Amino acid sequence: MNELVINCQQLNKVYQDGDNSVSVLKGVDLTLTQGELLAVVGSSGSGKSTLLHILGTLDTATDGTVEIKGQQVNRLNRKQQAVFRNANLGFIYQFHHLLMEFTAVENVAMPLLIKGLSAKEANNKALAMLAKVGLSHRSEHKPSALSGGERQRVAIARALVTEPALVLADEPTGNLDKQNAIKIYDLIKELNESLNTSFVVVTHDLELADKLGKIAYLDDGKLAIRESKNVA
Ligand SMILES: Nc1ncnc2c1ncn2[C@@H]1O[C@H](COP(=O)(O)OP(=O)(O)OP(=O)(O)O)[C@@H](O)[C@H]1O
Repeated sequence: MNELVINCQQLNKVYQDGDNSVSVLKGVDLTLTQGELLAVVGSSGSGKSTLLHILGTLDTATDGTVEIKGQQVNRLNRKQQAVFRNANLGFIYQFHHLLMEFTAVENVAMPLLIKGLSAKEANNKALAMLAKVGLSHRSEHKPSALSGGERQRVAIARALVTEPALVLADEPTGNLDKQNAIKIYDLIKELNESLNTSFVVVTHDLELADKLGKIAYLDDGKLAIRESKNVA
């Protein structure tokens, strides 16, 4: 049986805003096995980013269980969570957050250097990852010389170069036109198949969500999950 990469039970999140409390997640259950793809959709303010931040140990649940790769991450302190994140998780955002003064290959090599790999090893792995996202010919370019879609490919390569079990993506194509967005979703699917990386992808776009394996609808703090019809 496939290993569970996410196991959340009865997740609640209440934000305290002065005297007001806002209940965003109300008893969310979510499981994802290694190698599964999940799209999270829901209206603006429904709590998609909140859920992603909790899964990514960037925010804590008010109560409930959050188990990532068998580890109850809400029981870790901040420092342990940072170590856990570096070892197991990758992040992709709407904005690429690349370092503009570094080349594509240097940007992708950065997380490996932080992990303690030698410059040569990091460079070789970064080049191999850039090849996987179809950007070998752009490895020496700085982000300013890349198109929006290419920058997002570099950001994806950077998120995946450390071989995380789970990648969390928050509107990864929010800054791209539809044609480029479709290409990025196709790339996510390809990388999922070749690397067995699990992905949770937050999107507003139902058509793009339908390209992934499972869709989770977030509404009134509850999650409803169904398999996508369009999975090849
Ligand atoms: N730090 C905070 N303090 C108080 N309320 C917050 C905080 N962060 C988020 N919220 C509220 O929680 C709700 C969910 O926010 P969240 O950003 O998770 O929604 P979302 O579905 O990702 O929205 P969008 O699609 O617009 O990005 C919103 O009503 C938001 O105002």
